[in-house]
Amino acid sequence: MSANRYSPSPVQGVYVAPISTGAVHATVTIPGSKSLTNRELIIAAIADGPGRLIAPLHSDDSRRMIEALRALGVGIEEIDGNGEFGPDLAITPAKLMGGTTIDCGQAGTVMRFIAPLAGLAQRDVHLTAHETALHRPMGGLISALRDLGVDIDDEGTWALPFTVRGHGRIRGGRVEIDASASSQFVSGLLLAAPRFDVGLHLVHTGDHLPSLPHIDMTIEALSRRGIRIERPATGEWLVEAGVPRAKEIAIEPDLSNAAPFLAAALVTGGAVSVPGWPVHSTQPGALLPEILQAMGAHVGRHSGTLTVRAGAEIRGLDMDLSAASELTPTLVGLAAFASGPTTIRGIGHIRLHETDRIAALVGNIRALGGEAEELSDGLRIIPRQLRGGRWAAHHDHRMATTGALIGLRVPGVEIDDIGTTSKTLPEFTLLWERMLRGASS
Ligand SMILES: O=C(O)C1=C[C@@H](OP(=O)(O)O)[C@@H](O)[C@H](O)C1
Ligand SMILES: C=C(OP(=O)(O)O)C(=O)O
Repeated sequence: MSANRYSPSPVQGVYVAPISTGAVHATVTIPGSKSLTNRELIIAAIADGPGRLIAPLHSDDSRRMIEALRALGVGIEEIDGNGEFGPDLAITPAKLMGGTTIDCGQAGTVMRFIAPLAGLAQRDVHLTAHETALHRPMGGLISALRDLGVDIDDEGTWALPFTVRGHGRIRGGRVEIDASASSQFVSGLLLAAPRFDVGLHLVHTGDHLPSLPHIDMTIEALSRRGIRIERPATGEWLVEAGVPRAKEIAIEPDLSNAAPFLAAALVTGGAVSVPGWPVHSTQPGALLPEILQAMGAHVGRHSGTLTVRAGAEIRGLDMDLSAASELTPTLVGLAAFASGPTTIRGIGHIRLHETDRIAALVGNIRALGGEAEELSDGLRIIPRQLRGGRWAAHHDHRMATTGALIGLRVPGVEIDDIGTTSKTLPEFTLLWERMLRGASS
């Protein structure tokens, strides 16, 4: 096995976004998907034997998941692999013991996927998070877990930090949930449901359900390990009790993290290729080729590599992005250079992502002299000539990468905290500057 060349040294602090000296022509290899890695870790932890993840993501969010599962008693070892960005992982399931505290950091997947699993532990599990993430919604999930008989002590806050008083089992059965705040409430329950005594019959009662591709991702990940899941109606899922099959799973590149790099082709008038682009994927980033084409790009695929080439202009968008709200920051970065206005709707819940992304994006665009406004469930960007200035990351990796994207064309964009990219892409500045070296004037 080749030695892993994995040694990220994420740049911290203020980052003056490098200007592109010309059209970027580059091929960028993207590390593994955060959403897939953290799902497969959870399922491997409750499988019928040892499993392996090939080319998983190594970032803050995946590290938090690994630490959480180890704290519950699961064996997770790094093993030599061929991945460019870090070792493979060997996972050995074990009885979930508990009697521990888990810090979820800023990882929504850890907050929402570990809480149900903690209900299966033998003893108490105290869940907390980074101080900048304690605002993230948990109430709908806490309510559903209580209805399933899980004892949760949140001191009446319906929020982190709280303690799950595990008793080694969860009966399961029918439960209603309002998952309007986050699809991860649904995914977290579905992921643990096979280990509920009688499985789960989950019914969503809220007025909208974001990020449907992520729920499809959860269902696909469980189904391919032999777990039967039915969808009797929209917003309703039936999970049969069972033990997921242990497997060796190769993790796809993170298609949403590819977004700023592909967008760089449009902003600089060049072309960027990403190898290993899956033919089929439940990742919301799989919508990027269609979206970027709608914005004027030319998109092609050849032997698994996706290539995005700039068109004559960047066209404005008017779209409902509820299925792929995590793409919003990158698309706003593109919209700033479009030939016409962009409206993005159906994303009101991202006000409770790592930060209030709608307010943060509007505030940052205005700070650079641009025109942007908040809508009740989204935002609108009217392209204007931008000037350099401070771009606030707000502890949000996708805010930071969007500042870098805008900085390709606008001199003097200073991102105040580039280190927040380590949440899902600690190699961001390394990969970004390597891409720019391919710029040809
Ligand atoms: O299940 C997942 O892996 C995710 C689901 C989505 O959460 P929301 O439905 O809360 O937006 C998405 O935004 C997040 O980046 C990752
Ligand atoms: C919202 C995000 O992450 P999470 O909810 O998994 O913390 C994201 O990656 O954009």
